[in-house]
Formats: sequence, C-alpha cells, structure tokens
Amino acid sequence: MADIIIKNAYVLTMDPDAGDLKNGTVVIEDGKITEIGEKTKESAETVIDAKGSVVMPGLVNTHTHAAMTLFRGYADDLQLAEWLEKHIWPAEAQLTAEDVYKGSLLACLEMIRSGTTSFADMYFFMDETAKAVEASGLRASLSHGLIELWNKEKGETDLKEGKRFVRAWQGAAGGRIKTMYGPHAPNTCSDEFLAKVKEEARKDGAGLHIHVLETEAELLAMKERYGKCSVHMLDDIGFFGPDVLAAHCVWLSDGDIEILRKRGVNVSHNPISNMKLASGTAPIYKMLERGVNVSLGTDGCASNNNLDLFEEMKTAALLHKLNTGNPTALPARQVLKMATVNGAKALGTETGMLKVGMKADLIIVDMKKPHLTPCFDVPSQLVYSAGGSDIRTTIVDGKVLMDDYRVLVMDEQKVIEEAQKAAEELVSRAKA
Ligand SMILES: O=c1[nH]cnc2c1ncn2[C@@H]1O[C@H](CO)[C@@H](O)[C@H]1O
Ligand SMILES: [Zn+2]
Repeated sequence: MADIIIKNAYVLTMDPDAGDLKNGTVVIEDGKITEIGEKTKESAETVIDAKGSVVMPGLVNTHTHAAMTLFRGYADDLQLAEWLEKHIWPAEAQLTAEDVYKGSLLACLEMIRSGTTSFADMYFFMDETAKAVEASGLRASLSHGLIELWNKEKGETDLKEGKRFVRAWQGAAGGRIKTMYGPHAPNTCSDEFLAKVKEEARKDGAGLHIHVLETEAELLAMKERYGKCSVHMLDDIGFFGPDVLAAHCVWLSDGDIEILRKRGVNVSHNPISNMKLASGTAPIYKMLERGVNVSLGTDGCASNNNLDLFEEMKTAALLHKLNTGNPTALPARQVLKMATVNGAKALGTETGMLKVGMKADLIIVDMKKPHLTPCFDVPSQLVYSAGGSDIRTTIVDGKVLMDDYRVLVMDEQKVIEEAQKAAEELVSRAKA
C-alpha cells in the first residue's frame, strides 16, 4: 500500500522525457515518487483529489537569510552599503539565538504556504535555523555566514563555528538538512581566507555558498585591491566548482560568464533584491544561453520583502525581457525550470522533477481562482498570473506539511505572534 495518491491533477512533471499529464495521478511511498500515470491500481491511506489543480515539483529558493523575516520592512529604500552597514548589521549585532529560531520558523511557515519545499540559507545561530527546518519538515542547505573583514582572529572564529555547524548537521533530519560553508563575499573576506575556507569545504565534502559581484562597488573595490574582478580572483585561488553556489552575479563580463560555465558554478539569481537595492541587472539571458546553471532566490526579507518564489519567477521573466529588449527571452517554462530543476541541481538534491524514484517534494496549486481563469497554458498561468497564496498543499519527503491550506506542522498563529514580538524587541534593542 502506498502512502499518498494524488489524483485528477494536471501533472506538470518538469521532466523533459515525460512531459505533462492533463489528468494524472502521482503515487508516493516512503518519501519517494513511485508512480506517475493516468491512473493507478495502488491504494493509499491518503488520497488527494486534485481536480482543478496543478501538481508540480516544490520550488527551490537558492538564496536566502531565513531569520531576516524579522527585518521585513525594517530599513527600506536605501543604498546597499548604507542599508547593510548602518541598519542591518547594527540590528544583527543584537540578534539572539531565540530570535533566529523564531524568525526562521516564520520563514519556514511562509515557504510552506507559498510552495517552496527547499532552500539554501546563510546566516548566524544556524543551529536555530536547522532546528526550525527540522521541526517544519522542509529541506534545506544551511551555512553559517563567515564575514572575516580582514580580521584574522574573526576569520578563525567564524571558520571554526562554520566547521562545527557543517559537521553537526550534515545529513540531519533524515537527510533533509545539508550543510555548506558560507563565506559572505569576496569584498568582505580576503583571498587568503577564501582559499582556506575552500580547503576546509573540500575536506568535509561540503558545498560553498557565497555572494558574488552583487554591486558595482564590489567590482570597483576588487579591481583596486587585486587588479581583477571577484570571478577572476576566485578562479585564480581555485575556489570554483560545481560545489559552489554563487548568489547575485550581477556585474559579470562575458569572460566571467565563461569561467562560471567552465567550472560548473551554480548561480542564484535574485531579481527582486537586485531591483530593490538597485544593484543592477544580472546578465541572466546570456548565462542561460551559454549553459550556466541559473536558479532563483529571494534573498532575505529585508531586501525583497517576502519569500514568494512565484513573484521571483514573474519578476525574472519580465526583467530580462525588458533588459534584452526581447519578449521571447526567459519564457514561462524556462523560468519554471530555474525555480525547480536548476535549483535542485544547485543544491544537489534528488528533487525538482516529478519522476519515479525522486524524492516526493511537491506542491498542489489551486487553479480554481478568478485570476487564474481561463487557463490556456499552465506554465504561463503559473509564472504570470499565480502567486504563492494559490498553493493549497505542500508535501516534502513524502510528508504533508500543508493540507488544503491548513498547515499541519506548526501552530501558525503562535509562530506569527512570537516572531512579531521578537522583531519588535530586537529593533528596540538596536535603536537603544
Ligand atoms: O544582498 C545582500 N548582500 C550582502 N549581504 C547580505 C545581503 N542580504 C543579507 N546579507 C547579509 O549577509 C549576512 C549573512 O551571512 C548577514 O549579515 C546579512 O544581513
Ligand atoms: Zn544575500
């Protein structure tokens, strides 16, 4: 007997070999997809009638700082350097472990509600984010943020904590948690330090999550310091490989794109954060054309201001049509692939597609809504008309986290109230 059967659904598999099923069935057993077809002979404890809905792979958010939900709307409409140095970092100096737990749990709740089933995070007090991931049932690749700032002692302390975290949580929560090293950026960490972090990551078989060329200011600072940009510096110290997740990648030359492609680096595109902080437009069309693995991320809620990947998909599609002057750039299906298949590849998880043998991370989108009617093309509808609040059911690792808009894994009101209170207290400490 299977665990879950989803029937009567439009099945958007994202599997190029299988295509879509207009009226299909997905069978889940032991956390995996065991059958996809028109009908099944199986029976299951839980049978979900998904008539009028789309079942598709859960979305993958490849760059966020989950606990920053506490800073949602706290410091808007500012320059990145001022935003980070004058507002966010002083407030972060007041963060406690408990704050991070509450903020991370709020983030997990928001992601479950908006159809994200796994995410890559870089922050502090990461044990707390890991506990929130464990409790919420989501899947995540987590890293402790290492911000050396040319201070050897701080570098060592951060790296030690990063390593402890990597080792403590690798493979935890039944394999749902993976750990990575999280050196913050090439303009906040020295080349020497970054090389050391790479070396440690290699020893531990862990990936690396880093911000790269988010701003022009970073590009100019790198040219001044090293006589070359971040991508060339990182390449020269042997940092790059398929184990690297590089967020933003806005200020790239054609040569940089070629390096990222050659090294198999995974890029996380965060269009809303880049637009909000006016960081610039990443050359995503070119990267995709040349075969770079580009996925989508929201960045933290202080620069977005939510974790809704549906908004991110639409924004990515629109931004690159405008930027290239080409309305055929980034069509809906390609953007969906970025948010599913490419994201899963970036995190090295067996998810992102509905395919027999893959992990059962999937979402059911309620299409019986005024703004989703009529429906001529499902991918178009998902990217251009749908939003995170159209998700009715979220399943991760074969476990139902939200059933028909009811979140089963946490007390939703309590999570909201506690996060609200923690955020207010945190901000008043920061302003004191
Ligand atoms: O867009 C961004 N660019 C640079 N740093 C950021 C951004 N968003 C968040 N952080 C910062 O990264 C650190 C986590 O390791 C935190 O200090 C967080 O505020
Ligand atoms: Zn970030």
